[in-house]
Amino acid sequence: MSIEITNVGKRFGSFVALDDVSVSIPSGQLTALLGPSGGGKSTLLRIIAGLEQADTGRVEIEGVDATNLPPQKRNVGFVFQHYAAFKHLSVRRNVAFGLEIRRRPKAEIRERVDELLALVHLEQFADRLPAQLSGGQRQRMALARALAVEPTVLLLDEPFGALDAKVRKELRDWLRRLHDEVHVTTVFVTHDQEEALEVADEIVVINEGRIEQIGSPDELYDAPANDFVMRFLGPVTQLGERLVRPHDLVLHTGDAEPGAVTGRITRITRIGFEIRVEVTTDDQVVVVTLTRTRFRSLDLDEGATVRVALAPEALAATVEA
Ligand SMILES: Nc1ncnc2c1ncn2[C@@H]1O[C@H](COP(=O)(O)OP(=O)(O)OP(=O)(O)O)[C@@H](O)[C@H]1O
Repeated sequence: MSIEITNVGKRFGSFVALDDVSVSIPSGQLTALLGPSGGGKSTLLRIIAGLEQADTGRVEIEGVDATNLPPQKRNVGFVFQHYAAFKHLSVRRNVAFGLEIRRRPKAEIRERVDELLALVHLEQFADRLPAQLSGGQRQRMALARALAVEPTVLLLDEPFGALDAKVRKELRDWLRRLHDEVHVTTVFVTHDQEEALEVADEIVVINEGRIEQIGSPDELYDAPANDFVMRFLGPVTQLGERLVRPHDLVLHTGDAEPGAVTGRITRITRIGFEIRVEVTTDDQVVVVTLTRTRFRSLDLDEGATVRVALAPEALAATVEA
C-alpha cells in the first residue's frame, strides 16, 4: 500500500470534517475521492499533502510515518482547480521550477523538461507565458510541473473543475492515458461521479466526513453498499421496497410473474437514445429507461397496462429503499 490513512479525524471548531477515516490507497493506481460538496474530500487530500494537520490518526506514505512531516518532506506533487502559475515565467520555466530550486544540473533539467512537455503535449508552447495558454493547457502544464520532481504521490484537487464540459472530458481521457504511461500513485478529488467511474481504478466515496464505500467502479456500480452510494452514482427509482436503476427494469405486456408489478404508462419521454417511461402503480411511480429499439418493439402508448420487473442479473445492484 502506498498511502495508509488510519483513524484520521479533523474538526474545524465544532464541525466534524473527517470522522475516524481509515483507508489504504494502493501504489501505482489512480484513486478517486468522490462525494458531494462539503463531504471532506479536499480536507482528506490536504491532510495527505501535509497542508492540513489531522487532529487524530496517522498518515503513512510509502511506509514512512508522514503524520507530522511538513509538505515539502513528503515528496508529493499537487495540482489544484485554480493553479497558481508563475505569470512572468515561460511554460518551460514553470515546469522546470521545482528542479531549479533543487539545483539540478542545467542539462539534466532541460532534458527532463523536454520529456515532460512531450508527455503533456505542450512542446510547441514551451516558450509561451501561462496567460497565453487555454485553461486545459494550463492544467496540463500544472501536471507537468507537479511530475517534474518525481513525486511518490500525485494529488489532484478537482484539477479540471473550472473547465467547460468538453475540455473536461478530453482531459479526463488524457489523464487516464498519462497515468497508464507514468503509473505514479495518484489521488484525485472529484464530485463528478461520471469522472470517477470513467477514470479511476478505485473509488473512495466520502460523505459527511465518513467513508461510505471503497471499491472499483464496477464494484460500486454493481453492488452499492447503501442507498447513499446508489443514489450518488446514478439515477434510481423505487420498485416495491427496493431502490433500483431505471435501466435494470424490464417492461412487458405478458402475464405478471412473481416479483413484477402492474401499472399504467403515464408518461413517455425521449432523452437522446433512451426512452424514459413512467409507470404508475397503485402506490408508486416507477421510472423505466429502455433503448429506442426495445421500446419500438413493444409498441406501447400512454395509458397502456404493463408489467415492470427487475432484470434477474441486476439484483445485486439494488438496495433497500
Ligand atoms: N479551514 C477551514 N475552516 C473551517 N471549516 C473548513 C475549513 N476547511 C474546510 N472546512 C469545512 O469542512 C467541510 C469539508 O470541506 P472539504 O473542502 O473537505 O469538502 P469537499 O468534500 O472537498 O467539498 P468541496 O468539493 O466543496 O471542496 C466543509 O463543510 C468546509 O466548510
